[in-house]
Amino acid sequence: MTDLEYRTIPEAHLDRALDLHYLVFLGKNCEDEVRKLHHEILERCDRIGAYEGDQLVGLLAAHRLELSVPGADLACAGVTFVSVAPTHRRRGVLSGMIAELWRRCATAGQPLAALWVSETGIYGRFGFEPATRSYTFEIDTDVPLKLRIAADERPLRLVSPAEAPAVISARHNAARSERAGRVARDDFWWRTHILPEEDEENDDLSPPRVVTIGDAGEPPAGYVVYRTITDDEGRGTVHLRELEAESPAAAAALWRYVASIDLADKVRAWGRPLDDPLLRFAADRDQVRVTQEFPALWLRLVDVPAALTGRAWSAAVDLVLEVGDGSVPANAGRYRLTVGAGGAAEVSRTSDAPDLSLDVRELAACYLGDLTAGELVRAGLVVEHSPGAAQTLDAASRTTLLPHTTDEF
Ligand SMILES: CC(=O)SCCNC(=O)CCNC(=O)[C@H](O)C(C)(C)COP(=O)(O)OP(=O)(O)OC[C@H]1O[C@@H](n2cnc3c(N)ncnc32)[C@H](O)[C@@H]1OP(=O)(O)O
Repeated sequence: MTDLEYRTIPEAHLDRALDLHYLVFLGKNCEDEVRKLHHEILERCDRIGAYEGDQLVGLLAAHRLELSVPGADLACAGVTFVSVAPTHRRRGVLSGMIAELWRRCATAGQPLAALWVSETGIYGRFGFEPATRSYTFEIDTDVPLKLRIAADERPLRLVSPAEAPAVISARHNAARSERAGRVARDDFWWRTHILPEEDEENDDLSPPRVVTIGDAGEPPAGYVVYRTITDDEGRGTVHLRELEAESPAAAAALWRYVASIDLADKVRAWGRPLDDPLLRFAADRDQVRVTQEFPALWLRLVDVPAALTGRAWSAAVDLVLEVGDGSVPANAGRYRLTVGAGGAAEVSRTSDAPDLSLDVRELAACYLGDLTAGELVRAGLVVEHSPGAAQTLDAASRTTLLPHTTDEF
């Protein structure tokens, strides 16, 4: 293999980049709306290409995201479209593109990077670790959904996908501020990632349907986004994509709505938070079944001090963290993390003895409030030198609601 060069893929090479992507993901060479959509998405991304001479042999794109972290939003590179030509595998092309990504994150002031994996074995070596998890629920709806609380009885309204972002984005933003792990959406993101006419993974699904609850003229108290499908025997399923509500009663009304759609006898709700209130207020847990738990967003602290100071903390801390980082050596070392009564952190390099030693991966797993350091001490992945140090860090990291991500990219 001749020398590789890592450089920005110009717009003139976007079709080559997509051809490489479709080749790598074993799909057909999309020539339709999907290709147009991918083209538009890549236009807006940072694009790293691995070039062998003039030949494009690797692609890594990164959305410029704002990710909610406890108490704040931080700039985050949303890594996607990672593709290496089958003829050039296992020769360090991905490693080279990731090294280039770290340089670009530093220049762009992005302390975080995040992605959704295709295979779980690839990204740990680069410092990524799951930082949010999700459930899939299946609800049998051949009988009415039984609930233990009263539902909000205000009107439901069907909203067209075109007008939906203007109507529901305020509710989405409110939900973002309550949960870490969520991506800020502009109109482009709503259109390309949440409400495209065709579902990218299953073109037999209906277009997206959006229903809100609330009085006319008032901002909605909640919304649901879903698609439907009917199988060969005429049995319908509702595929719920997103449900957000300001109160348990509004959530109950929306769950009751999707569970009562005629000609469907099942709701499949993908990507629900692990602390979804439905699991508490459903009267019959055999009717609402958790069928899957999966890691959702994989996070990477590209700049450890900026990430630690960039989130709010919920208790006082004075700890020395010894952080290992094989992929961004500049991150490695000892940091004193000090949080006062106001919840703001100060972070400084120190040579003092560590209270906790951990890899940057484990820091990512705890950073948004998903796993606890205590759990990772018990798993042998975090070393506690000072008794009680993990508990102190966990008390400060805790968030009221679990982190959660619905934006797959
Ligand atoms: C965020 C996203 O876009 S997820 C989509 C990821 N893309 C895909 O799955 C598409 C199909 N696969 C590919 O294009 C490529 O095989 C990639 C991108 C997964 C890997 O690219 P490569 O250039 O072969 O990786 P590279 O040679 O840099 O390997 C780096 C290390 O990762 C390891 N590795 C690479 N791929 C895998 C894998 N699928 N599973 C486990 N380990 C892997 C390599 O063995 C190597 O390990 P080492 O450092 O211990 O030697």
